[in-house]
Amino acid sequence: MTDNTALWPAPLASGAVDATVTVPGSKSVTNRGLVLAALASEPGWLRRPLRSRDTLLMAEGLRAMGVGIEETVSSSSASVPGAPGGTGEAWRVIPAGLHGPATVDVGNAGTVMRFLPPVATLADGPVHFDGDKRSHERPLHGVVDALRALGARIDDEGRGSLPMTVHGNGSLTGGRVEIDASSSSQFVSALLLSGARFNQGVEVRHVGGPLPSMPHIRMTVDMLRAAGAQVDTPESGGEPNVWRVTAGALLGRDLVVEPDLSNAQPFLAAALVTGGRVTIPDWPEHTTQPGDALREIFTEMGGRCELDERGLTFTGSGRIHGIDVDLSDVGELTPGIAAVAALADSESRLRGVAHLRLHETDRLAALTKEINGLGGDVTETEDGLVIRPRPLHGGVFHTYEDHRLATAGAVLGLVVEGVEVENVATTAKTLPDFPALWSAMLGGPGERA
Ligand SMILES: O=C(O)C1=C[C@@H](OP(=O)(O)O)[C@@H](O)[C@H](O)C1
Ligand SMILES: C=C(OP(=O)(O)O)C(=O)O
Repeated sequence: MTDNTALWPAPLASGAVDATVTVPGSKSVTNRGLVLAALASEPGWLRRPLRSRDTLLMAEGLRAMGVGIEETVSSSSASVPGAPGGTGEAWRVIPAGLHGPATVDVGNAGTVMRFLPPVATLADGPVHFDGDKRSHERPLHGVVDALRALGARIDDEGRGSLPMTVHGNGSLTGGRVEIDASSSSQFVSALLLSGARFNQGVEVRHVGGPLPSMPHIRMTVDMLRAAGAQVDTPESGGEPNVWRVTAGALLGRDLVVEPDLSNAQPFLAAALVTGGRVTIPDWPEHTTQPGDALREIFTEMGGRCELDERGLTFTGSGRIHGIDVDLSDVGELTPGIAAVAALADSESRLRGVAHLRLHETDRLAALTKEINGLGGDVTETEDGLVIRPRPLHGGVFHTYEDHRLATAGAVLGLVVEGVEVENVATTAKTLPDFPALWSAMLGGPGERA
C-alpha cells in the first residue's frame, strides 16, 4: 500500500538545468493502440508502449474480456526510435472472442472508464466496471446514454456513472447517436474507437457546449484510419461536430508509440524556469498529441525551441513571461503552465478549461489552493485561472492523487526552496519513473538541496 500522505522534498535546482531526458511513451496513444489492436481481426504489436498505472489497467481490462496481451522485450525490423539496435519493450496483442463475466478496474483512468464500456458491448456476457472513488464522480453519461441508444443493456442503477455493468451479447446494433461531449472529448473517442465493430458502424453527433481536447479526437481518427477504418470527419468535408465510422474489420498494426509530450512538459518547464536547456529525443515531427503545443506556449513564455535530429531542444531565456491563452484544446497542459505562470514577470490568464473541474481532481480549485498556499495569488474564473506572480515560499504542495499536480509542484520546487510534494508516487498514473527522471535531469540525487 502506498502512503498517500508521504512528502517528497522537491529538489532545488542549483543552476540552469542542462539535460537530455528520454520520456516514456504516450498514455493516449498506448491506450488507443491497445483498444484498436484488441478489436482487430489479426494480432498486432505496440512498441515502446507506456507501462504506467493507466495503461496497465487498460491491458488488464482487455485481458479480463479474453484478449491476449504478451509483454516482451523484442527485436524487430521496425526501427524503434531511441532504442538501440531496434530493440525495445513491446506488447503483442492477440485479439479473441470477447467474453464476460469479467470485472474491469478503471482506477482513475478516463481512457479506461470511457473507452472500455463500448468494447464490453461486444463481449458475450456481463462486464462489471468499477474504480477509484474519484472514478464514480467523473462524467460517463455521454458514453452510457449513447451505448443504450445504440442498443446496449447497461445496469448503472440510474446513476449514469460508475460502478456499472455492461451486459454484452456479442454484438451491438450501432448507428446514429447524439451526445453532449462538452465535459469530455473522451466520450466521442470512446464511441469512435469501437464503432467499426458495431453492426451499422457509428455516427456520433456532438450537441452542446464547446468540445474540449480536439487534438485527442484527431488522434482517435488518425489511429482508426491507420488501422484501416473509414472515418468521415468535419475536417474531411463532413458536418461540424459529426464523426462517422463505417462498419468493417480493423487491421493488426505494428505501432511504435511516440513519447508522451504532455509528460515532457515538466522537463521543458525546468529549462524555462531555470534558464537552462532540455532536449527530449524522438519528438515527432507531426503529431496529434496536445503536448506539441508546448513549443508555441513555452516559447511565448520565455524560451526558444529547436526541432532537429536530436529531438526537441528547449532553451529558457532566463526570463519568464505571463501568458493569456485559451487551453481548451490542450487542457491537460494546464497544471504545468500554471506552475510556470506563478513564477513569471507578469499576470497570466488561462482560459477555456472549465472541464478540468472533472479531471483527476478539480484541477482549478487544487491549483488555486496549492499555489496560494506557497504565497501565490491565483483566482478561479468561470473557465480557468488568473495567476498573478508573487514571491513564493516553501510548504507542502498537496496533490489530490493527481499526477499533473505532482509534477507542477516539482517545477515550483526547482526554484522555490522548501517545497514538499505530497504523494509524488501518484505520478505513476502516467509516468512511474518521474522522481528518478527528475533527479537524473538535475544531475543525480546529489543535486538535491
Ligand atoms: O483521449 C485522451 O487520451 C484524453 C483526452 C483528454 O480528456 P478530456 O477531453 O476529458 O479533457 C485529456 O485531458 C486526457 O488526458 C486524455
Ligand atoms: C485528464 C487526464 O487523464 P484521464 O485520461 O484520466 O482523463 C490527464 O492525464 O491529464
